[in-house]
Amino acid sequence: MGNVKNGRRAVIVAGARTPFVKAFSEYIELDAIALGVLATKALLKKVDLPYREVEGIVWGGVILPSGAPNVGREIALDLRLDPGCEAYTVTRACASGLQAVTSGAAAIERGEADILICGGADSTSNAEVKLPQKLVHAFAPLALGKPTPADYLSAAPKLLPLTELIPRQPKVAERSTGEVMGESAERMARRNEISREAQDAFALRSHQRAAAAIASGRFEDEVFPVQGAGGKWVHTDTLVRADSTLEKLAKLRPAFAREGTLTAGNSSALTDGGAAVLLMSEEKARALGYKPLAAFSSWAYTGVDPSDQLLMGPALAMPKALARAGLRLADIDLVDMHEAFAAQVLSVLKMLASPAFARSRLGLDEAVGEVDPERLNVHGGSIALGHPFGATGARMVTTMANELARTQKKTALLGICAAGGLGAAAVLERVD
Ligand SMILES: CC(=O)SCCNC(=O)CCNC(=O)[C@H](O)C(C)(C)COP(=O)(O)OP(=O)(O)OC[C@H]1O[C@@H](n2cnc3c(N)ncnc32)[C@H](O)[C@@H]1OP(=O)(O)O
Repeated sequence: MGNVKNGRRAVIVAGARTPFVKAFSEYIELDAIALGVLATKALLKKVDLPYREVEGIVWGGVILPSGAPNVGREIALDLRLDPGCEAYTVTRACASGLQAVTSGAAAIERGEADILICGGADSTSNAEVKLPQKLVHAFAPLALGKPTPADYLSAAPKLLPLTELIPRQPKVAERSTGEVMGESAERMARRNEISREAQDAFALRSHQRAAAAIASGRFEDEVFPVQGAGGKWVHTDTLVRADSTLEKLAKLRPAFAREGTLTAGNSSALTDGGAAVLLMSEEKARALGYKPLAAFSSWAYTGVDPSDQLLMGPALAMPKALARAGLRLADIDLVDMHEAFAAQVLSVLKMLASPAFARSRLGLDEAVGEVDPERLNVHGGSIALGHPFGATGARMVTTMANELARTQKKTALLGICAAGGLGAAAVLERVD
């Protein structure tokens, strides 16, 4: 059963995260490290694991702080875990959180560790504003050497015209094409004929399901309060709109193209938050008296041409993960797909159901299959909950592992699109 290597299986013991909030709001004073600390602390408290037991941290992030890019190690140090707790930080754009968890699982299967914390965090609110290279080139030699006043005078002319020295506004844009993610998703909507109405209906459903999950107390086991700006406690995800309606969504203006169909309502918002997952070798978990929730049957990563359909990666990665697990889509009980944009999820679903796509892109004789809407994103997704880039994968693993345990279902398939044209997927199976 599952990924058993060297007689070892990595199991998901528990997950915990901060509530997710809109960027530049409650968490303005909490950077990615602080958010990671809060998620990890909540996790260790929830499972009552002594800090000295944690052997390592594998962390994911996208907007890494330049002064301390190994966020995982900073979390270990800030929390005063054992100094021997090793840590590294990975980045795979929006799939960084899943990358961290699957890297941790692989390390446990290889026998490198028995207890790891894996997850991710991002703070768009604390993204660093980049100085123009012209300014850096003019001043760096002065700052690094022993400059005389004459050196400063000779640097001054290099700084003209002054208009070129204005710091660049950070953009969620694809480096190789220059296209903003929303523009790429807008092109996908046109090419795959995804209507505005279909996008809004999908977004509404995401909010309704997330709101229902919160109202039912379903997230109380995985979302833990955080003290934000001004000492105000945040208890739950603040982007979820229980009162959203199709009429309200239909009135929103296009966000990325004048005649476009993507809006603030059917796109994920820029978000701050952190999420952590506790992985153990199955033997260790049972020896310590923990009841594992789930394990990975497989995972897969792939890429597509960013100038073609940037966010189509999951349409290739999900079938790859299914094949590696020896399963078909029809065998899967729950599907959880990261919702960067409704247009992107609906495009991926359309390709999974397309025999032509299966033949031309997957080398399969028949379509992967239709995803049953009742099995898809059962507690909402990134449109409603928000998308702190590095945290999303760990959020999805936690929610699906808990859902498998709660419902006694067997399998869950995860899919994440990511910048660079990357696609990520994993199959989880319940562990009894
Ligand atoms: C691989 C990947 O994940 S790629 C994805 C990476 N992420 C991104 O690219 C981020 C994409 N999102 C964005 O850039 C931004 O969220 C945008 C541009 C879409 C919108 O940003 P903003 O304009 O700041 O959104 P804001 O939250 O203010 O919403 C705009 C309006 O829509 C309204 N609105 C938003 N959602 C809803 C909703 N569900 N129902 C009703 N109204 C809504 C807001 O109330 C607001 O109304 P107001 O202007 O009257 O106050």
